Amino acid sequence: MANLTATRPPQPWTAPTASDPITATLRLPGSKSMTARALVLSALGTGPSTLLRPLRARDTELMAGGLRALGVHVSIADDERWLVRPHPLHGPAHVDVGLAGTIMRFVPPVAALSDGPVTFDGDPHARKRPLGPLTGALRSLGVRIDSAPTGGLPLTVYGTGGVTGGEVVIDASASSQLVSGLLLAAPAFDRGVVVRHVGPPVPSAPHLRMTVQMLRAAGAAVDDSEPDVWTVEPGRLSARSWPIEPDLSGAVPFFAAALVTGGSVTLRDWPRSSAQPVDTLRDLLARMGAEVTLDTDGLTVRGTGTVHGLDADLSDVSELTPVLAALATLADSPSRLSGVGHIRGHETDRLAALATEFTALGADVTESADGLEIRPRPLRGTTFRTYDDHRLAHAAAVIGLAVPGVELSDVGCTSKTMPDFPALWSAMVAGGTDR
Ligand SMILES: O=C(O)C1=C[C@@H](OP(=O)(O)O)[C@@H](O)[C@H](O)C1
Ligand SMILES: C=C(OP(=O)(O)O)C(=O)O
Repeated sequence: MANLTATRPPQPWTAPTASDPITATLRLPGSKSMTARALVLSALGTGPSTLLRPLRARDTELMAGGLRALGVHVSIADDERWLVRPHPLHGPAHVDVGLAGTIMRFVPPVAALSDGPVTFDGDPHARKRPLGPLTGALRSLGVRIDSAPTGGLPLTVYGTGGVTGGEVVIDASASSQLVSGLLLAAPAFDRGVVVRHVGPPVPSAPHLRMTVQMLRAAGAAVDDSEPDVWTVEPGRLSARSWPIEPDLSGAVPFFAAALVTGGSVTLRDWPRSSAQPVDTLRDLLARMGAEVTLDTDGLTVRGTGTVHGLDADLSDVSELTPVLAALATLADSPSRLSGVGHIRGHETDRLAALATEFTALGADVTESADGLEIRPRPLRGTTFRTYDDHRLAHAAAVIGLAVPGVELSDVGCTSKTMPDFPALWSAMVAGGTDR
């Protein structure tokens, strides 16, 4: 069961070292991003919907809890099948966002449709994550919101039973989720919404495509044909069953294990056509020395044991930065990862945290405004602080495969998206997974 409190004690963990090439076939949990969207779209649907093989983790349990607080019936008792029964949205209510960007950006627009005040707060660091552009956009659509001076948490959305909607301008350069949140609730706005982004590029384009794709799958009329403009018509969202794909981002540290050890890792149940950026990942891993294949067994990554450095703009797949950067510390040439300045606003300032922790291990790292330059050096095991960031923990685990004595300050933070990470990882390294 995922940890639902912000006050859980740290769980120190020594990353296991691999003495042999890792060969594993894994079944991994569902996509966090798809689970979050399916929950929100189902909550706004015309009847009961189901999520098949959703992700059970802190972020998605808190999402379910937030929607439940608004009156939606959400049953998550069955791991394979969550049930969502829409119900008129009501306040007063309180939503604990934890440290989840998806909750703090997707639920306030839903709360604006409720009939009373809805308060939002989360972990201490959640208050530092960018939210002002979303609260500003909602305010300009006529929603009354009290917030911190930054426009962020803690905040109160005063629902009045409906949102007029219409045109809104937003600078979403800090997070694609600022746009996704507006779009997901927009079919329920009286006039729908036209969101126009103005500012530096919006990161994570594949996540915006996933939002549009899932809205359309629920019957919404969405126009994204003009760059940086999204139009969602008002309309009813159909009830449906949502098959949730395995989480590609959560799979990346496991794939990285194949590269580091010269082994082979297969992710089972990978769909033929995916809402996640699998082609981009294939290309990046291939450039780092992997062979990636998709067949009836699943998605397989094979390594040679030699990892190549990477020069890449990661803005489309920014959440992969920590693990790709970890691979870069073990590579045979320098790497330059760019286009990810906004990940300073993720679970922690990821660029600063990665630079600090990799340097402590002995790597030669330069942090720039929008990325990292990494020149591999012989590494030594030491404490690796994880900053409550699941993907920092993944990065440390990857390095630990090759470097004995990498001691994570807390592996419990992986409960955000994969509560079983330490057990799955240790079993994979020990060779105890389904082969
Ligand atoms: O919409 C989503 O599900 C996500 C969008 C991305 O956010 P950013 O655009 O803030 O990077 C991604 O990094 C995050 O992990 C999940
Ligand atoms: C950035 C991430 O999460 P969030 O959805 O909280 O923004 C992430 O999972 O890497």
